[in-house]
Amino acid sequence: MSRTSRGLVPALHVLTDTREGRDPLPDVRAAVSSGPCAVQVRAKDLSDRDHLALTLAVIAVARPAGCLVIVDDRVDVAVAADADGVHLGASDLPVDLVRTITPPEFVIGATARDALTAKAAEDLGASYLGVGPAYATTTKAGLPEPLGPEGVALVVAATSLPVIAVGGVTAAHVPALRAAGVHGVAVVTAVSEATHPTAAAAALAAALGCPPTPPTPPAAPGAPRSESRTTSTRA
Ligand SMILES: Cc1ncc(COP(=O)(O)OP(=O)(O)O)c(N)n1
Ligand SMILES: Cc1nc(C(=O)O)sc1CCOP(=O)(O)O
Ligand SMILES: [Mg+2]
Repeated sequence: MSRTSRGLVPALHVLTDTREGRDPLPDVRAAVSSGPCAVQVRAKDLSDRDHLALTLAVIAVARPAGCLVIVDDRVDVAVAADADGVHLGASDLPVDLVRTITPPEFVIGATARDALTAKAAEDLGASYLGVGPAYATTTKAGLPEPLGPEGVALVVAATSLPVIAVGGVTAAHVPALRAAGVHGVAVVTAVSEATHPTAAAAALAAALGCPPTPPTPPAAPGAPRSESRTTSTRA
């Protein structure tokens, strides 16, 4: 899949769980089996070379499945790997600067925990907002109190950008978050710590109303094997 245009942001974002001793690629395969989602390469302790290698490996799995690959924090790694986008937090490079050094349709996500930050990120050219923590999470330390669906709704009201709720989200939370106006959700442990990651990703996609993966038609005798799907990103 080629790069998506701004506005075509998938509803399900699955973030890599790169804690010590974990191989994130099985979770990436589980995520992309749920349909055309976004996979975010989130890795805090890798060398630049390993970060690039992981991103390339994720792209090799996700792109043939029609999924976007977004790199957390590191626009240099994202551009070097020809990923689809980057997710920027408060201490990362500013959204408007990153917009000037990335291709026109590059997806730029920005973290926003309140209405003011959301409006500012939109004005600077963000493609979507990651808003959280929606619920309590053990994946990331040092976060403020959970916003809950009510707090997320306040941020939604301040922006016309797609809002992706993050932090402690499971499929069971999706109805309340959707009622709060979110476009989608981002998860780590709802997939990485699930007994059956593929089923967990499918449950998230179903709760979000994402189209299921179309069945692969049987290959004609002698035809080359193709893993690509024709579905586009979720609007
Ligand atoms: C979809 C999404 N939303 C928010 C975040 C948090 O990003 P950031 O503020 O950069 O914090 P770290 O993930 O880097 O710890 C995200 N990654 N994705
Ligand atoms: C990476 C991240 N960012 C958050 C934020 O609120 O900015 S919460 C979070 C962790 C998400 O992991 P889980 O789905 O396991 O709770
Ligand atoms: Mg970040």
